[in-house]
Amino acid sequence: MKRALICGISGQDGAYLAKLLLDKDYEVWGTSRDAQMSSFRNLTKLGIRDRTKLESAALNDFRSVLQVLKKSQPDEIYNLAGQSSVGLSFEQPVETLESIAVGSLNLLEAIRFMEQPIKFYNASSSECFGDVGQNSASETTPFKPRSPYAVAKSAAFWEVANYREAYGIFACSGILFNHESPLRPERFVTQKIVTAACRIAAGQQDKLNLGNISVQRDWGWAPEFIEAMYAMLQQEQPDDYVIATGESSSLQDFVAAAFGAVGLDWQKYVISDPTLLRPTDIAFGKGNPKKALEKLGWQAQYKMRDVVRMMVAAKQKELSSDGHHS
Ligand SMILES: Nc1nc2c(ncn2[C@@H]2O[C@H](COP(=O)(O)OP(=O)(O)O[C@H]3O[C@H](CO)[C@@H](O)[C@H](O)[C@@H]3O)[C@@H](O)[C@H]2O)c(=O)[nH]1
Repeated sequence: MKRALICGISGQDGAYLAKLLLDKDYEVWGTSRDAQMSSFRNLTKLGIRDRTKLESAALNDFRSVLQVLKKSQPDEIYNLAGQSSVGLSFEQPVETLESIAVGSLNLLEAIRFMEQPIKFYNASSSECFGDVGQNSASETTPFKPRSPYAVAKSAAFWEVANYREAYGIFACSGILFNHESPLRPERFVTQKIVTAACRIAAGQQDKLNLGNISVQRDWGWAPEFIEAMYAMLQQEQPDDYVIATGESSSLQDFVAAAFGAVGLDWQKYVISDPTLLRPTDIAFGKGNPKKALEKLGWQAQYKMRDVVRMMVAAKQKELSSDGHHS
């Protein structure tokens, strides 16, 4: 039986990845900063909490990292831990840099101390590209990070590449574009919009405040993006891959689709709120997933409108079952 360690198992991607690996008969270990305090709601929602082995680990603390590796003895490590909000990274730049860049470095160093070879997946981000005009970004597009989060993710990307070349570690970075699901917290704009649209339709909310809705993003479906992470570690050679749908839509189109799905005209409810603007933002995001298709056989099946439809359906179900309970 293969053993996998998922750092950051309590987040959206960690939970879906745990499910995928359990379905493939892996023994799944997961870390969270404080496993005693974390509710692991996402694992509970997917019905897999009892099937995972959960440990505390602070990735910025080398001792903690080495300890969890020694205990879990993994064949594969997936590093999905760290501060994940671009917006919050402007408020907490040091915590963001430490949890992402120092966290990945400690994992890579700890892998060198282990006797058995360990394959390593690192969650990189399309944020590293910064603004690319109207072009789609591929693995050869230079990084021009525009937020503390993107700076940290860029550092971690180069750590992975360096440890792969310098020490022959099987280490890969997945440069993922936005990927959404019902497990997304409302801190991220898609869930904020979907929740607001459903609540307004149910008479539980009046308005929705948003920042810049002219931004364009390449939005995909998280459960299928996770499959690409797994596929990267099953290749003969370690490498880095862009994972995206290859299509870009404006946030305004996302808003219109979400409100349209519940029979509302978004223009009556959305308020433009300058306090929600970021000091620097990315105007346009689109990935070129050609290499992933050619090498991994991976291709996104779901596009922005599918994502909206599935997130709205999940939220409506949740709100109506909340109503039945009260
Ligand atoms: N969160 C948020 N974003 C808003 C809002 N109004 C407008 N936006 C805009 O909506 C866009 C998307 O914001 P987020 O959903 O917070 O995601 P992100 O910054 O694109 O980052 C996500 O995707 C990256 C790429 O996969 C990930 O690396 C990152 O962790 C995160 O998941 C940004 O341009 C943001 O300025 C708002 O009220 N809230």
